[in-house]
Amino acid sequence: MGEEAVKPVGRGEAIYVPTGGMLPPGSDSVLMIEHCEEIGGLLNTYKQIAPGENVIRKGEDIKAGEVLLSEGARLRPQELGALAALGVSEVKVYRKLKAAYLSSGDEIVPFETKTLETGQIRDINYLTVKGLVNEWDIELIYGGITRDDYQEFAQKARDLYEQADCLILSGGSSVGTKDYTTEVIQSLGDPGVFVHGISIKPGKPTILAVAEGKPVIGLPGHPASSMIIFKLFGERVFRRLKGERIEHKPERIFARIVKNIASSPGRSDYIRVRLEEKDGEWWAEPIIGKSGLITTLVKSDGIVEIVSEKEGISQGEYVPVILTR
Ligand SMILES: Nc1nc2c(c(=O)[nH]1)N[C@H]1C(S)=C(S)[C@@H](COP(=O)(O)OP(=O)(O)OC[C@H]3O[C@@H](n4cnc5c(N)ncnc54)[C@H](O)[C@@H]3O)O[C@H]1N2
Ligand code: MOO
Repeated sequence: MGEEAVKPVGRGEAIYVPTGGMLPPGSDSVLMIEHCEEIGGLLNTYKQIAPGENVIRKGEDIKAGEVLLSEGARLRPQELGALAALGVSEVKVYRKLKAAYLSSGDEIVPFETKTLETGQIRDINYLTVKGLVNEWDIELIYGGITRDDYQEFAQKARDLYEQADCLILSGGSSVGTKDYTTEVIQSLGDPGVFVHGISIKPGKPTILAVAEGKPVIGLPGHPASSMIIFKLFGERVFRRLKGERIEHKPERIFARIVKNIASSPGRSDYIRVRLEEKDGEWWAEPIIGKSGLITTLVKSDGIVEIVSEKEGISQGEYVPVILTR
């Protein structure tokens, strides 16, 4: 083991090799030891083997000159393993990204607040955003909470925007008199907001923008919408910023829907579901609840997309489930 095998093997002969050992000259395949027996000094087997069986050839894993990874590839554990195999111990990578996050709303208070005054809401969206960016290996700068005051909002947003590669704002995305998010984003730079409102449920008032080359995402305030939108759009934005060039395939499985779900054509619906295995198949049970209810996501394992062309899904239909667990 660990050195070249030199003793040759002749016709009708065999020689012991350990797993991973080099083949001796003259041999072309390996018979497993458990299929060999010795009878009167001869090797006996009932197993047929073909040339090349149980052998890894030189260049079989990667050939000289073959391109294995191109620019923009993500270094998953398997890519790191392949680099190790090739003796590449240093590669040029993009630096770790920094995102900045700001919550808005007069009623929002730090999540650590023990006792709430009437009308106050703990900052849920910060924790869900933080949890997701942690999963994506991105640093998060927390900008706290801004009151619904244009000057304060714009100032805090600018300070954060300058420190990060991407700015995430929560709340103030709809059309109330105190919803300043679009105006604040426009103040950050050109080209500014290019999407305000998507035909999607939940998450209709989502804002997508770019200010002087930096993406800005305006999440709807309702916590379940905010998390679903950030999972759907944020992940793609960050993968792009990380330099990934390969289209991301979200983790999903196919499951059968437990009951009929109606949906309006012209709008994509994202239905929170709980998964259950029955007779070897996955079944998806819808978790019904308003987009302000964070526990609907706690109870679910994934999200089913009903594309805008469909008028709903029927009981028993196979649907793709984007996993959130
Ligand atoms: N006139 C209209 N009103 C609303 C519309 C609309 O199209 N026209 N869309 C509704 C939809 S859908 C959503 S979603 C919300 C989005 O609201 P905003 O993004 O403007 O957010 P807020 O009004 O600030 O808050 C909504 C709701 O969520 C709570 N919230 C906000 N931030 C947080 C946070 N960080 N943690 C926990 N909870 C949060 C907030 O207290 C409100 O209850 O607009 C609808 N209205
Ligand atoms: O679309 Mo809103 O996000 O339903 O609550």
